[in-house]
Amino acid sequence: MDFDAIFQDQLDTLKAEGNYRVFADLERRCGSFPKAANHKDGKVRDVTVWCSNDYLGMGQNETVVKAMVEAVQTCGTGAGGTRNISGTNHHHLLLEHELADLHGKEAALLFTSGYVSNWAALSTLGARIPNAVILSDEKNHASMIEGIRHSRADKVLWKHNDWRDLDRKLHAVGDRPKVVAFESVYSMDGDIAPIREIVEVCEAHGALSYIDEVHAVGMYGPHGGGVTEELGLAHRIDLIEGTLGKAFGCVGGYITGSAALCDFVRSFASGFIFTTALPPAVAAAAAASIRHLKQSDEERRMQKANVAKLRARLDRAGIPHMANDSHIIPVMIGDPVKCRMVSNILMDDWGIYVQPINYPTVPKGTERLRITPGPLHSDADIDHLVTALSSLWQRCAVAHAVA
Ligand SMILES: Cc1ncc(COP(=O)(O)O)c(C=O)c1O
Repeated sequence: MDFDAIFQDQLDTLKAEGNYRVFADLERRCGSFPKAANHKDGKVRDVTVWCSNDYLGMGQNETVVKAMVEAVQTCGTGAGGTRNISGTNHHHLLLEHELADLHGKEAALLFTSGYVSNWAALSTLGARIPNAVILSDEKNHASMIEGIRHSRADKVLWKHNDWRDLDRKLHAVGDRPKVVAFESVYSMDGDIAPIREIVEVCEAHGALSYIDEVHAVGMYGPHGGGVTEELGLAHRIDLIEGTLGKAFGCVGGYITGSAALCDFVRSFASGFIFTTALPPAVAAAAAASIRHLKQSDEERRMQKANVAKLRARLDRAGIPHMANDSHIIPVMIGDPVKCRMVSNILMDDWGIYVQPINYPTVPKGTERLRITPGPLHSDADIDHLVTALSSLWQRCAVAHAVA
C-alpha cells in the first residue's frame, strides 16, 4: 500500500482549494516584540507581528521572564512525570491557587494546554454525569466540540449567542442533567456572548454553566479575570476555563470551579491523568504574569487604546472590518487564495506578518485577516499597516464581505 500517495493526494486537494497551511518561520526577540525576525529563502528580515495571541506582550515581560529563568535554575527544565507520579511541583500548586483566586473560585486545575483543558473537562463531564446532555453554542471551539464528541453524551447545538434558543432547547431536554458550554469572546469574529442572559437561563433550568474565557483572561476585568469578572458574573458560572498561552504569554490551560468539580475532573480525566505535567518554570512564569495583570492595568489600557486607534484608522481608510466589542479586528477577504495572496504581499513587500485565516478555522467564503493590536505596537506601526492595507485594497480589488 502506498500510504504516501494517500497522504499526498489529500494534501494536493488542500493546496488546490487554497487551504494548505504554511508556517511563517519567526524568531520572536525578547525585548522588541511585536518585532520579530522572519527566516525565508535563506534570508532573515525584520517583520512586525500583527496576529499574535500574546495579546499583551507578557511573553517578554521582564518579571515573567525572570520568574521563568529563576525557576529553570532551581527546578530544571521538565516536570519529570505526570501530576500523579512525581510530576507535581510546588509551582503548579501555587499557580492553581493563583488561578482560583483570579476567578473567585474554590479550586483550579492545570492542563498542558487550553485545548486539552476543554477536551478533558467536557469529555469527563459528559461521560461521567449520568444521563447528561451537553448544550453547545454552534460556534464553540474545536477543543470543546471534540471533548463533547468524545464523551458520547447527547449533544444539542443552540444558535450562536442566542439565549432564547438555548432556553427553548433546555426546556425540550426536560429533567436530565444539563451542561451548557459557550465562550465569552469568540476568537475569529471577536464577538462577545450575552453572558448575563445565558447565566440566567442556566440558573432557571438548573444547568451547569461552562464558559471558555481563553480569549478574555488577562484582557478583561479589573484584575484580568475575563469578561465574567468585568460583568461581576464569575460567581454565577460553575466552570471557567482559560489558557496560559495567550494574554498570559506562556503555555498551558486550566479550569476553575468548586473544589468538588475540580477534584472530579482531576480524578477521572484521562487528558489530565496520563500526560506529563507542565514544566515548573512555565507554572512559575504564568503565576508571575497573572499576578502582574491582577495588579497593573497598564498593558490592558495601552492595548485598548491601540485597538481603538487602528479601528478608527481603518474606518478612515475605508477598509472594511467586522464590528465587535473586543480586541480582535477581522478584516474580511472572502476567498482563500486572495487571503493568502494578501498575507504574502504584506509579508514580502511591507514586512507585516498577518496569517491568513482560512477554512476550516472559519466558514468558506469568510476568509480573513485576523488582526490583534497589542500594547507595544507604535503609532508608526499602525500607520504602516493601514498604508499597506490601503495600497493592497486598491491594487487587488479584494472582494470583501463584512457581516
Ligand atoms: C476558544 C478557544 N478555546 C481553546 C483554545 C485552545 O487554547 P490553547 O491555545 O491554550 O490550547 C483556543 C485556541 O486558540 C481557542 O480559540
